[in-house]
Amino acid sequence: MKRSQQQTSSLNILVVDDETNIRKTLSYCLAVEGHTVIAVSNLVDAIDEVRRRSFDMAFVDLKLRQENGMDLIPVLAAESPWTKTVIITAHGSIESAVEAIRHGAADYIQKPFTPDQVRLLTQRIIRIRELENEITVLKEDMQRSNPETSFQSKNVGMRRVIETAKKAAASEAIVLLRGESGTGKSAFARAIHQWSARTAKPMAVVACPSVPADLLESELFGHVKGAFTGAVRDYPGRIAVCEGGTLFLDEIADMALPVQAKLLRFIQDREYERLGEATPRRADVRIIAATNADLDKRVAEGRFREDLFYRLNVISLTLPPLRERPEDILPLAEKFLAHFCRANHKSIFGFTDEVAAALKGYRWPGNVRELRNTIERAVILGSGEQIGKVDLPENIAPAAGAPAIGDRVPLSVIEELHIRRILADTSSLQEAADVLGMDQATLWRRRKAYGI
Ligand SMILES: Nc1ncnc2c1ncn2[C@@H]1O[C@H](COP(=O)(O)OP(=O)(O)OP(=O)(O)O)[C@@H](O)[C@H]1O
Repeated sequence: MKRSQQQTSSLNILVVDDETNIRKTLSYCLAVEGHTVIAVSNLVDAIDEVRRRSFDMAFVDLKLRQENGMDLIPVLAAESPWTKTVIITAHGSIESAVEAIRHGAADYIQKPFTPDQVRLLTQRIIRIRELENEITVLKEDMQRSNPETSFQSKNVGMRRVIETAKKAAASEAIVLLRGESGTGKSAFARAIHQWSARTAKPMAVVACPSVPADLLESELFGHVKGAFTGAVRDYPGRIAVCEGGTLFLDEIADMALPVQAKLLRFIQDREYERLGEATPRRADVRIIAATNADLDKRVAEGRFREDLFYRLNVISLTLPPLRERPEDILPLAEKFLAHFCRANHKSIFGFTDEVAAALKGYRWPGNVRELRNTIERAVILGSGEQIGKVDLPENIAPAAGAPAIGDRVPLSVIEELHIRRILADTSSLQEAADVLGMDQATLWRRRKAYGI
């Protein structure tokens, strides 16, 4: 997907100055530019605000009557490391401004200042935040090394999902993405964020099964030092980190009930507390959730809160499995082929007829993920001008010589093959997990490891 043009965003700004005039002028200049401003006159109020809200930027006067504005810098660094601090200094006290920058301040501004100087400074900070966000997205893209998501489909059902996702992106509504594993729920969540007005702000991803149940609460809502064994320093949590942006909760059905209760409260009131702290905090975060489990069944079984389910189920999009949109298999395979040829400096021009038929005829239990990984593997192994049958895994295009029990191969080869076959032969992940004698979380980890 093409990254949308980053738009100038509005910032949440804290102003700390003991002079009423400066507070008023600065607040006015910033508000005119569309920023949200909270202005306070002393450190106690400043620390209180910092603990309750998330700020992108803070203007801090160094001389606050008896107090030293410099003392706020370590508090900001601990509470919200992403906040950019700008020091306000009196004329002729550059040394202290330099000292503040050495302690972590982003910049300084000298009194008296003009609205233009304030505007330039905030624009510079906006640009830094945008670049930081872009770096995060690029880092993730590099780690995943994923081809661009394709939002073209020949399938009517899929086209409807794409159109609804685009409409939903423009709203603030919670979106629930449903569908089998590998159908593209995470890819859609990212796209919805990028199509939305929140695109310039961060998107945080929390895959519920990947975080141990007892740590999920602190991962989302943060904790203070000493809240539990191992909490050696304050942690702001993912909700605070994506202030103004989007929180993507992957595999939400696996969320433990106590965390569900806390999430429900956050959705209803926009309020939460860090673990080990009573101060309520507010955050402006849009939620997208995804699940491949049957949430209605989980609700009926008492494993998922009904009230949370209704809150999440505002706009529900069900991504069809790949086998139900066979017309998309070859176009997607060709896209992946082009991508992985570029990434691996190979020149392979398409698939043999036999391979095209095998790709179309296969059930794809791992959906688009499995197709992507199959093509990546084929490109790496392939040496001809076209992808041939020998380049496909044995379960997709059976060939002589597939590993069998007792062969001198690592156990993981047999395990992968067995899991692939069972997935292809069962109609749900729960059924596959039951047959394999493992729980769903273990199967989830194995599938991620083998790229199924
Ligand atoms: N429409 C698409 N175009 C290109 N690639 C896609 C598309 N849909 C999914 N993919 C790719 O398939 C893989 C799996 O997609 P994704 O992780 O979004 O699936 P998922 O439904 O979230 O899976 P899970 O439930 O296991 O988390 C990713 O590598 C993704 O880039």
